[in-house]
Formats: sequence, C-alpha cells, structure tokens
Amino acid sequence: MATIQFRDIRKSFGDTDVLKGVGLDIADGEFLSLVGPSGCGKSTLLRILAGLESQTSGSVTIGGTPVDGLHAADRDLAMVFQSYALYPHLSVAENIAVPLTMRRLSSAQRLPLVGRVLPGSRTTRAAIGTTVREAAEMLDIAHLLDRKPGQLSGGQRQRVALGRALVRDPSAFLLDEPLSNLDAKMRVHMRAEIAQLNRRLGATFVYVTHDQAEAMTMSDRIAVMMEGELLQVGTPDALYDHPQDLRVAQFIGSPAINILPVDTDASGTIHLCDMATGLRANGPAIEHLGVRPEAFVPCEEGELVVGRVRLIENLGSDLFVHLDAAGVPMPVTVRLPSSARGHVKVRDVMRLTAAPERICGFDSAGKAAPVGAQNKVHDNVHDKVARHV
Ligand SMILES: Nc1ncnc2c1ncn2[C@@H]1O[C@H](COP(=O)(O)OP(=O)(O)OP(=O)(O)O)[C@@H](O)[C@H]1O
Repeated sequence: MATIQFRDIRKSFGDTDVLKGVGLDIADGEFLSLVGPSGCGKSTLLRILAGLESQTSGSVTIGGTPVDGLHAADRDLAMVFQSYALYPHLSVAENIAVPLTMRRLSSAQRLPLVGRVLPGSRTTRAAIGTTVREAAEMLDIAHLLDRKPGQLSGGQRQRVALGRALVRDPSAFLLDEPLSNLDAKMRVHMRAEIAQLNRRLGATFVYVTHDQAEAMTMSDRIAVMMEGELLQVGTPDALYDHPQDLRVAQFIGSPAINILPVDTDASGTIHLCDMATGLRANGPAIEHLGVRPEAFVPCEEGELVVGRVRLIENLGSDLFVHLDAAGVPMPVTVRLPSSARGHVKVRDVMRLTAAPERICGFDSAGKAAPVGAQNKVHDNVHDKVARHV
C-alpha cells in the first residue's frame, strides 16, 4: 500500500517560507500531479516526500507509517528527474540494473572480473538480467540494451531512467519534470506512455510539472500550488469546470480562460462596463467572471460581451478568434468550430453570450462564488443561446 499523506508541511529556507502548511492525501495507485508556476514549491514538496530534504514542521506518512526520520534509501520510493542522471560509461542494461546490483550483489560480487566467479554471483546476475530485459521490453528499449547513453535520443534516455526506477519495484514513483528536456512531439508521446505505465503497474505516481496540459492529460487528480500553498486539489474536469480560485482558473486551460472584470450592485445584479449582464450574484459580490473560450456563443442581442475581431487563428479543427472587447483589458478569446471558417473576419463586431452554468464567478478575494441568471433575462439568454447553437 502506498497511500501518501502530507500533514501541514512547512518549509523555510532562511527567512523565506517556501511551503506554508501543505496538507494532501494521495490514494494507493493514484496518479497525482503537483502543478504550479516556477518557484511555487512543488519540487521542494516532492523532495521532502523522497527524503532528500527535511521539512521545517509537519509530517509525511507512506502506507500509514510516518517516514519523517527515514533516509531516502529506506523509503521504498523511486525518483525520476528531468536530468536523466544516467552513468555515461555504463550500457543501457547496466544503467537499468544499477539499483538491483547495489541491492542484490555484495561489494565483492560487484567487482568487474573476480566478482563474476564468486558463489551465487552468476545466478543473481542472470535474475537481474531477466528483470532488466522485462523492464526494457515494457518501455520498448530492449533493442538498445548494449548502447551507451551518449548513443541515445532524449526520449530513449528518459525511458532508461524510467526503467531504472521500474526495476526497483517501489511502492511509489516520484517524477520531477521528467519530460522537460524532450521536444514537443516526444513529450506528448511520453506523457501517454507514463500514464499507461501507471495504469499497468497500479503503483502510486506523484508527478511534478509546471505544464498544465501535461497534468490535465495524465492525472487522476491535480494539486495546484502557488506561492507555497495548495489552492485546489481535484480531477482535471473539476479544476477546469469548477475552479475554486481565480488563479486556478487562469492556470488551467489553454487558451486561458477569459476573465471579465465586473461590478455587483446592491441588488446583486452583475454589470460589465456599466451594462447589466443578465447575471446575478447568488452569494458574495462578484468582481470577476471567468468564461472558457468554448463556452462563448455568438448572439445578436442580449450579449455578455461585444468586441471587434483583432486576430483569427485557424487550427484546422477549430478557430480561435481574439476580440478587443469594451471593458475587458485583455483580448477575449472565443473558440469556434471549423464550420465558422470564412464567416468571421478581422474587424468584424461580434456579440457573445454564454450559458450561466458555464460562467464562473469570483469574489473580491478571488474565491469562487455562485452566479446565476436573472429571472427575465435568464429566459432571454437561453432563447438566444438556443437560437444560435
Ligand atoms: N536549497 C535552497 N535554498 C534556498 N532556497 C531554495 C532552496 N531550494 C529551493 N529554494 C527556493 O524555494 C522556492 C521553491 O523552490 P522549488 O524548487 O520547490 O520550486 P518549483 O515550484 O519546483 O519551481 P521550478 O518549477 O522552477 O522547479 C524557490 O523560490 C527556490 O528559490
């Protein structure tokens, strides 16, 4: 069992508080990604779990057992880094075998020539060879076992690093930006493979990345960190559809969510640029509305946003239309289906609405707050949405 629990983890370097009380439970077999911008503390949290760094306060348990006093080597975890950390003078097979030779052969048995003739050495080496081959086959690098790391591509080197983690058969895999050194195509390929590996092995994976797309495509759940705090933990869908914090809304999703600055009057009516939006705050006053690019629908009247097209990006499958909209400091991005090609031109004026349930509201503290349709306008907006879909 490799459930992992962080309890109120704090870490300071000098007088800089890098982790400010992180609590997180990771289930056995789960693929959990820690995401956040550079410097938010995600690697530090992973290193504390690995035993490579000690926390200032708080505790970590693995499989229900506190590991705070345990050395890294005694935690039964395997770590894979961005820099593959391979030995250049050893072959791929020898690199993958390193954890096993260290664990299963005595220091005398590990000697280059004499070691091979010592009692037990031959059998143990054969068993290690079988394990290495199995791991290499799983990672599709069995044909490279005799090569040196210098003769491999970046993607192949990362597989060797994964193979070395795999043969340890750890209770959990910790991966720190393992794909950062790969080109874009190889990253997409490897992220699918790593996710499959997690499903096949059934082991717990804790994966650190600053790339939200990587986290969205691979994870069972994502923990979003910023400035040493955990802002939200949830499934990719929950974070995308129901961000609990404005910063989470902005971090997750590409192109980014549209953020519209709004005012809420005493009756709860929400205004954008002094125009009633047809929406009301069903709780605290709303200061920002978040609308995903694909949630906008063109309309003829009763719009939430009106803007002039400044740029059209044609991706073949979709169009991303960027508009300068009144009262919105950043360009508004709308995603339209490919059937809209040729129907929208630069400098056109577009009116956009969105179904109220697809609009996120945020209060003055940037926390999610409920938004609903105002009764009469609600019906209008729905009629219009129905007419334009
Ligand atoms: N040994 C150290 N001494 C002093 N400060 C450190 C040390 N290690 C990390 N920090 C600081 O702690 C903060 C968090 O670092 P950490 O590496 O955990 O961030 P991160 O979210 O993983 O960022 P990145 O994606 O850039 O690796 C950073 O501001 C960093 O400068």
